[in-house]
Amino acid sequence: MTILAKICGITDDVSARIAIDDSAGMLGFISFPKSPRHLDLERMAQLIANATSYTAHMNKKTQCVSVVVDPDDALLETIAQNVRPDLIQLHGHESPERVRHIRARFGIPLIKAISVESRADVLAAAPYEEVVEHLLFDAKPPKDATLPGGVGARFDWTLMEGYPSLRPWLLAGGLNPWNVAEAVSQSKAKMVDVSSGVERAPGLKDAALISQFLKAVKGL
Ligand SMILES: O=C(O)c1ccccc1NCC(=O)[C@H](O)[C@H](O)COP(=O)(O)O
Repeated sequence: MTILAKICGITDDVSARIAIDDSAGMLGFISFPKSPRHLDLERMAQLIANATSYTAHMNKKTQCVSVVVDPDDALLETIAQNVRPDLIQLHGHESPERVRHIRARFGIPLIKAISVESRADVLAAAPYEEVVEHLLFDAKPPKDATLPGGVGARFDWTLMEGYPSLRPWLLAGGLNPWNVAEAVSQSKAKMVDVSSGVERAPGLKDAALISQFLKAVKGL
């Protein structure tokens, strides 16, 4: 079975290249000032341009994702015009109507993150199904967390069992090279996302861990 892996929270060209070399399906670039992985849009545009040309040069298929939290239209306009990602990930409290508006106005394929603690949270994702390219099921962050994602928290993967999705979805939250096989086996995910599990400190990606994660996924 081919499982697609997204390496999220990329902040430098070297990590992007390593992930592309090892056939990551997607790279995520964060715009959220409180995050140790935050990039201003100029830097994000540069990293995405570099990753996109390296992907083409290496004849790979890695897609670039801009990750934003409750963005207004002005921010999305700048991303659409200047950053030009393949997809935009909405990682806040965007309603289905807001997501529909964003898809219609900007025409960029979307990933909508869903915070999961219970089976009810999983099933509540249904209204987004028709307007997004992918859903990303992530653990609900702890109450005292300052970030909505990238905190290494995981949820009960069996909550995803038999989820009746129209489209391939991503499993996220607390994944790492050592638990990704079990996570896929329990959740039946066909796409996985990792951030802090391939870092040596918050915001500092570790080349060896990125390779290890992608090799673990390739072996499934
Ligand atoms: O990673 C961040 O700093 C972040 C900040 C604001 C919104 C989203 C963020 N991350 C989104 C992701 O897709 C992460 O990869 C996902 O939450 C999983 O993170 P982790 O549990 O660290 O693997």
